[in-house]
Amino acid sequence: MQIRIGTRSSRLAVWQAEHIQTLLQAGGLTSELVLIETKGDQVLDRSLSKIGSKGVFTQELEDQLRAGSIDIAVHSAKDLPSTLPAELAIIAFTEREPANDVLISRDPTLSLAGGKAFVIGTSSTRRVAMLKHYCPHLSTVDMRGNLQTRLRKLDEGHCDALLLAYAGVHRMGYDDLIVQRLPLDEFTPAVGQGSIAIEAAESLVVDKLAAIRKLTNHEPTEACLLAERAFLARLEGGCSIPSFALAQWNNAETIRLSGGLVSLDGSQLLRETFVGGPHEALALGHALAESILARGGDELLEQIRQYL
Ligand SMILES: NCc1[nH]cc(CCC(=O)O)c1CC(=O)O
Repeated sequence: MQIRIGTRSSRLAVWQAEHIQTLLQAGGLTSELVLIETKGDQVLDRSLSKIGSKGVFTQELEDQLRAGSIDIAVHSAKDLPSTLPAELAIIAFTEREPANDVLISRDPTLSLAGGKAFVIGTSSTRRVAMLKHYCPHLSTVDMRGNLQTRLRKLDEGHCDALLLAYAGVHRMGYDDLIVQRLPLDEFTPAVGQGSIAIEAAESLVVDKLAAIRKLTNHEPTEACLLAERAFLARLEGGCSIPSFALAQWNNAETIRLSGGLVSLDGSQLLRETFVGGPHEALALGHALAESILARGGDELLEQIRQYL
């Protein structure tokens, strides 16, 4: 049963796809990688919000799922839109790495709390808005491209530091450049950060789907990601909306979901926290979204959408 795995061609994406290959191999399933370029990989001269907030890193892989030229598509869970086309579904989430954002620099003395002003490279509206909220003394410069490109730009002096997901930095082996791991209760990550999602078409043979899911899905991570994605779906937030959410698995009993919305200028930050059972993941996500919207999140979203 050869599994055809679709993936973007960045080093991080290939690492993630090879990680899935390793999990499948452990269960005796052989597979091959199919490298697919996406719009988000090709268009690098504009910010993500300007090239479309939905599916810029996923659309082309989903096209090949529908065409049947690949069996599964491997994505960073945070890059998947909160709602998928009817004929596609996420069949597994891998065990999540620590979901923190991290500050990367060649200067080990830099710190968000140090009071020293410096320039951070990031293209994430969430990270820019949060920095404006918590660290108004710092400035940012738009930074697109894969991890290696961003590190090159850092070394060329385009910025003093980068703000990235620990998961990507760790998977690429750059832990020695981490100068600060940001606190989750302030710099709460984007929905899905740190987990790898496997997407398939409804046409995938059932026993193939079951075998893949059995070898790759991590149930606590899945419950948390379902809660986070339900929040994002109800908010109807695209990848470029500065929303944030993190569900944490306390034990087999409860999930703690904390999340919200921050204005583009960082002046307003709405956050709520809900706790519920793993089987209430979707309801938790919806409750969080309704609470944020009711507290002024709906007006804030309107302002954000007009600007982006
Ligand atoms: N398109 C950005 C993206 N998508 C997934 C990751 C990191 C890996 C992950 O969150 O699992 C990144 C880079 C970043 O946010 O630093």
